[in-house]
Amino acid sequence: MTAQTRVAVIGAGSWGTALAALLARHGALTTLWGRDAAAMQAMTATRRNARYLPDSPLPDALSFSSDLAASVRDADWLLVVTPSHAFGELIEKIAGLPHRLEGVAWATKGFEPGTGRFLHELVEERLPGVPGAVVTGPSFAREVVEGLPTAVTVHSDHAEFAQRVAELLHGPSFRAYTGSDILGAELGGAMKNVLAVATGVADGMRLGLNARAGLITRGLNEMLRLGVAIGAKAETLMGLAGLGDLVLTCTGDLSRNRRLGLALGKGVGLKQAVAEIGQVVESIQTVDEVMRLATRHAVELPIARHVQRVLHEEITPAEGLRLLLAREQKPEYPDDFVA
Ligand SMILES: NC(=O)C1=CN([C@@H]2O[C@H](COP(=O)(O)OP(=O)(O)OC[C@H]3O[C@@H](n4cnc5c(N)ncnc54)[C@H](OP(=O)(O)O)[C@@H]3O)[C@@H](O)[C@H]2O)C=CC1
Ligand SMILES: O=C(CO)COP(=O)(O)O
Repeated sequence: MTAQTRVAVIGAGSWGTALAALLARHGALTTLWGRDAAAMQAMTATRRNARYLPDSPLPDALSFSSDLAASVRDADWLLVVTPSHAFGELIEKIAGLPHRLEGVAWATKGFEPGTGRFLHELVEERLPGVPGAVVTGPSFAREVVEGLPTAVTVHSDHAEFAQRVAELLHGPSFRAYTGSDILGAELGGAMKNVLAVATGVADGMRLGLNARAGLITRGLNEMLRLGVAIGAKAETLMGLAGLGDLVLTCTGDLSRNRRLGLALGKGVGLKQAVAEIGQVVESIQTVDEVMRLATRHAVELPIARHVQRVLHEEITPAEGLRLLLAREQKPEYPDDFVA
């Protein structure tokens, strides 16, 4: 009999908890690590995450810990699921701990705030020689923890590690595909959050279904143009990591980024909207890094740019919309676009 795989899920918010429950149900010896010792003790006692997923009982096989060193020391591989702003700091801490890691996967969506570096670059730099993989795709935590059917994709430069991660995630109601385009997979997951704000704003302003479909499609166009410019594969962005997650987040009211847009479109202030959501809203940080990347590669992203101006409170959502609609007529794709 082969030994059970030991996985530590780092980050005990909604997505980390849902993925840890899934891995435990699939037979991995799983520990969910969170920074709040009292919350982790309460989870051990009640087998619920009262703050982030209060309605979902967690499997008996799942362990909880606030001891990062022990969680890392005992794991075969890690799945990091913190918000992007905490990702670099955690990888740094993990790199300083004794470990025997076969790899580090992450399900965080975004970039390093302030530098715009991709998360795989941080892992490569701080954990050299340790294979990395990103887990991404259209997947609301609440639906996953309820066992509703979901499909994601795992991208890595190390095919064996991607396969290992995907096999453990894969199960009766959770399909995990694999791929080798880590750049495209990370870009798609980060950009869809920004584009979901735009669609949310339009829906909050009751602009109709045509506007929603137009924004999703032109948003995909922005993803593809930036993706191709940075060397990502177009098919990654046409798959679960791009189009799939874009459609989910732009249309599903469980999305916090869409809900931010909805609130702004209804005239609620940014601060109040974020406070009412009460969970991470990645677009707020990600939008500046997307625009930084776009500027570096001389790619124009009108929707993302207007979301940035709205999130910086330079213009109102109504002005953003007026400016987008006032743009000149042009071809759907630039003449020199090659996907
Ligand atoms: N929720 C979802 O459906 C999905 C989320 N994702 C991505 O997963 C990532 C995490 O999101 P999600 O779980 O939803 O976020 P939540 O807002 O639900 O939870 C955030 C978690 O991160 C913890 N945290 C914050 N800062 C730190 C830190 N410095 N060190 C350690 N832990 C920290 C919080 O701890 P505390 O409670 O103590 O503040 C909390 O447990 C994001 O990048 C998101 O885009 C991807 C797919 C689906
Ligand atoms: O990434 C997600 C679904 O795939 C979750 O989206 P939000 O962060 O907008 O809630």
